[in-house]
Amino acid sequence: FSFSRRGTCISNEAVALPTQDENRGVYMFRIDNDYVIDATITGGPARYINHSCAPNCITEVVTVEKENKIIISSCRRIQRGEELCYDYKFDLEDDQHKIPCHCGAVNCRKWMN
Ligand SMILES: C[S@@+](CC[C@H](N)C(=O)[O-])C[C@H]1O[C@@H](n2cnc3c(N)ncnc32)[C@H](O)[C@@H]1O
Repeated sequence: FSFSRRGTCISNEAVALPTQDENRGVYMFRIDNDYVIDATITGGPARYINHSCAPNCITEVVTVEKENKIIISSCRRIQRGEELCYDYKFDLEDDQHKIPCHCGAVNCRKWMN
């Protein structure tokens, strides 16, 4: 069992999809430079977890018997009915490629990237 911190969600920009006016859902998660898990067609309910600038969950990638797995765990107490969210940690982009963030957190960075 090996464990290391890696993994981020993949932004629309990273897959050359929409602009900020056309923010279509992307269901990909980058494990590392060479490996992406694509949940566009199928996957568990976790693929619907949204980004937040004040997340209540964190993601980690672990390798179990040579297979990469994404682990999502809470990083603070979560109230009943509260939406689960984590920080997608998108790479920063210049102004014309920004994706607006709608997480609604008090400390929202206003952009997802
Ligand atoms: C993994 S999907 C999350 C589920 C998606 N919201 C849905 O309804 O199917 C990721 C996509 O959701 C949208 N999204 C997630 N968090 C967001 C946020 N805080 N602000 C704006 N769009 C967000 C973006 O389009 C992103 O590419």
